[in-house]
Amino acid sequence: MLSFNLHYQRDDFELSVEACSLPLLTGVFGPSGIGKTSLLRLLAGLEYPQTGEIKYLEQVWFDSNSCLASYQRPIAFVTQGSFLFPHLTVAKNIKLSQRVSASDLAYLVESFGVKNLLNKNAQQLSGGQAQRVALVRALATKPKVLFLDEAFSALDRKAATNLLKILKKWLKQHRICSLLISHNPEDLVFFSDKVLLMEDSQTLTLGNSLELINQYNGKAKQAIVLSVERSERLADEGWRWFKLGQQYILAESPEVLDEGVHLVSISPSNIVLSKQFVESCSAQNQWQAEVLSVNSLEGTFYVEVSLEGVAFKVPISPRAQQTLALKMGEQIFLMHKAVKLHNQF
Ligand SMILES: Nc1ncnc2c1ncn2[C@@H]1O[C@H](COP(=O)(O)OP(=O)(O)OP(=O)(O)O)[C@@H](O)[C@H]1O
Repeated sequence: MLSFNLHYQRDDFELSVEACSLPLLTGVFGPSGIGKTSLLRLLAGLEYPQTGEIKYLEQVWFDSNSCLASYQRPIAFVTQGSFLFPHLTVAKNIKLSQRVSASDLAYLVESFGVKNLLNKNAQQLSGGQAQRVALVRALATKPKVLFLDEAFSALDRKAATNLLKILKKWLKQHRICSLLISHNPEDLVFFSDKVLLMEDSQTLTLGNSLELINQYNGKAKQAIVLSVERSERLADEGWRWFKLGQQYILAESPEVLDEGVHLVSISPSNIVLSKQFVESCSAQNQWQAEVLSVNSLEGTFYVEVSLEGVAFKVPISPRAQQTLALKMGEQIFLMHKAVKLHNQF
């Protein structure tokens, strides 16, 4: 597929990537300003590295002797802004670069919800509609590599989830190698075979999506994504017990569940710690976890716990730590209100 190594410097921004070979679908994740867009632009030929090599299968796009211009690479690039021709209709915008068959185009137009927009001028579209059209236009060019830079940012969650499902199916069917930049962990976990985590512009790690995102979010004290399975345990209407390893998670859930992956996210700052299981308590979720470490920083104690192998830090007050006196290796209960089943993919 797509493989590369590169070194790039622009003013005080520097990006170095050692040999990296991407799977079919890769998520790109990392803090703002770290260089995610820059990396995609370099791979797309919109900017050039000072040194390195970029190859798609056996085709060299860039090395010390040669460089294919962006338009010579079999790529499409979809960004937050749709960059449609404003005075042309949606149909003309799409047809200008159409390389797929008429039946494939009809399928794309229908499944991406663009059919009723075809006769509108692009400038009449909402942000979300324009993003749908931009995606269809990109796929209609029959790219071999697709770059997606926050390409769903103007769509509401439900629409973005639906579109991602349809898109993933298309990309897999047509073997289109794709890189998706997103700040939404659930989208990345669903979409990607692997995630490229950019912690800083010199440290890029390619690995298991769920593990890398949680590893990063666990350190950054952000929401943790958990992949859960259905269980037979009975719950009240509108709720459902899922299984995480050996333990149960109660989540708000629709009556009918799709097949596939079910993801929930929990927020470490919403977790209450207890040394015992609490019988009379409104928090329905009480999970057993192990304390990995306890550290204090700027007046807050961070208790690093491992819940079914997923590590993250729970912040507690100095007074709470005084009461609990938590130590490494101890077993503890994490109490959390029922969670929401965010995405059904
Ligand atoms: N056109 C430009 N000219 C000069 N510097 C730029 C340009 N675009 C981005 N930068 C700088 O390059 C660095 C990397 O930016 P980049 O947009 O690649 O980050 P990012 O990880 O995609 O960020 P975000 O998640 O906020 O979109 C930043 O320091 C940014 O300020």
